[in-house]
Amino acid sequence: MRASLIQIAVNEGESVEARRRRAASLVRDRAGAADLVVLPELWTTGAFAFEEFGTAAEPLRGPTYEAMAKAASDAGVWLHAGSVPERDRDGTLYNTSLVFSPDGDLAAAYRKIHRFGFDKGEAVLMGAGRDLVTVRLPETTLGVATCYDLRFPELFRGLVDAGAETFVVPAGWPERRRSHWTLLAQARAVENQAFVLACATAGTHAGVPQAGHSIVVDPWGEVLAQAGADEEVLTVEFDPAKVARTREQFPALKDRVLGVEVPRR
Ligand SMILES: NC(=O)CCC(=O)C(=O)O
Repeated sequence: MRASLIQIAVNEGESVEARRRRAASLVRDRAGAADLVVLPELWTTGAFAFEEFGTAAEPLRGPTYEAMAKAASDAGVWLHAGSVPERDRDGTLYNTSLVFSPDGDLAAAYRKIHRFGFDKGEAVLMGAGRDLVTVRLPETTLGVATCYDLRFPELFRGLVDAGAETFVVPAGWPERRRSHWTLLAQARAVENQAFVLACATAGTHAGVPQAGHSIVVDPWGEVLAQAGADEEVLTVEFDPAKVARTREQFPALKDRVLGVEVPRR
């Protein structure tokens, strides 16, 4: 199976509309070159452009949905279109990922569960998702998570219990914590014996230089490919059957002890 991670640059000076057109064209370029294409988190605005979330927010089936559905069907690829600021009917904002089938149909929408920012930014501006999301592809089952979610192993274990074999993680991760990014992507792969396809933004927006360094890790924790800091399309071939082989040859997941009592202090 071939996957392309489109590490698009989010820089000020390019409008949301222009970047949307550019992203659609980059997806179309993957026709015949990839089975699965991935875009990063909040690439229309940038994950740290908090003041733009409200103005750029879209209904689920808004302009980004329309452009990405068409790009997926034009290219004939599974498309994880990264996430958009979604405005719900009641006005609540969510950081919502969209996954399309090669026919351009919506296969899944995932509202980010762990919001970043502590007492500001996304954490106060957006609502929290509540549902785990997996997507069955012919070759593998995707488990969907977004950026800061990477720090919460219990979410990934829940996705494994729901059948996930390949985690897809769009992100807008700052350069300042790049070492965490690589380490956490490898940790989630090793502990769950799953592939991790983690696609980040490049560029600088809202004064926050982005890490780039999108990464693909195999179920043994080996880095199959990693991008540099700038805009880049990272394409990798991987064997989804390696998940079952790894889980059989080194069956650590079977040794889980559930319901361990934690003594109260
Ligand atoms: N957009 C995000 O979720 C940023 C997460 C982050 O910077 C971190 O976990 O560190």
